[in-house]
Amino acid sequence: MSIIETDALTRRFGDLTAVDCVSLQVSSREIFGLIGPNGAGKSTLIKMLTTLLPPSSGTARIAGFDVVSHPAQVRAHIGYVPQLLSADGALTAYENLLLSARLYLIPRKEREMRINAALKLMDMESAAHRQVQGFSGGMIRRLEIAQSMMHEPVVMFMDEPTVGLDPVARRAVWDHVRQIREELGTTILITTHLMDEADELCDRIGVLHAGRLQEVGTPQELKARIGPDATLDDVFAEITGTEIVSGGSYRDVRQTRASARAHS
Ligand SMILES: Nc1ncnc2c1ncn2[C@@H]1O[C@H](COP(=O)(O)OP(=O)(O)OP(=O)(O)O)[C@@H](O)[C@H]1O
Repeated sequence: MSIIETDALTRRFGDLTAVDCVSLQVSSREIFGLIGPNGAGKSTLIKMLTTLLPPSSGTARIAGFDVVSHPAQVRAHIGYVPQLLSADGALTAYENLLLSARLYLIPRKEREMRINAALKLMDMESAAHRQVQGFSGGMIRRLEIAQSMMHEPVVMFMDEPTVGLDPVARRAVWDHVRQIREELGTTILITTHLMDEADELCDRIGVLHAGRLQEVGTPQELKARIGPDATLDDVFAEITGTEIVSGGSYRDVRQTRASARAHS
């Protein structure tokens, strides 16, 4: 069953079509990665799926609920981990989770049980009563993921969940994302600029470029379409005309090639 389903979903800003006729199905329990260069339309797509921005045309349904006609039901079924830091550094992990439990209207008598379950799932029990400002980046990220799943959503949207983390902390986040899916059966949609993250963590990947969903497939399928030894970096370069340079940022292949020609 599709938990996320869009049909010709489109969003325009004046003359610019930021998301252009995107039709996508994401199944229950899938970890789906959305990749694409800066400005490809990833955030705009997520904003429409989380009811923060109305579509210009087309439809989107989350867990069967239309984002335009049933926004409250959609919100009750989703968790959102934003890119910007959202945990309060002056509070402890437990206090942050208590705030989220109140925000998600979890009944008072259930709160302690849910907080302890979230702390356990994210391996943070020993840090529960420490102030967040002393946490590492990876611990803060795990706490934020815990905060966004207090109400056991059927879908979680994570905007670049490991940005700024070192390789060890990133792997810890990946392990916990997988664990959420295993234990709660959650469907997870992440955006990422990291090809190894998309390759290792995601069951399927969608490549967005200039607002259009250019390709969708498993990492293996996407690589096989390019060639026998292709990497996901090659897939990205082929589809978007941008290549990834060390550090994870992009260089425009066309621009690089044009300047190489100019200097030859
Ligand atoms: N509120 C807005 N008003 C006008 N244009 C917008 C608005 N929001 C986004 N855009 C434009 O829509 C396009 C898609 O932007 P979006 O932020 O969705 O891309 P993105 O793939 O998330 O990029 P990034 O990887 O940098 O986060 C860009 O050209 C952007 O400038």
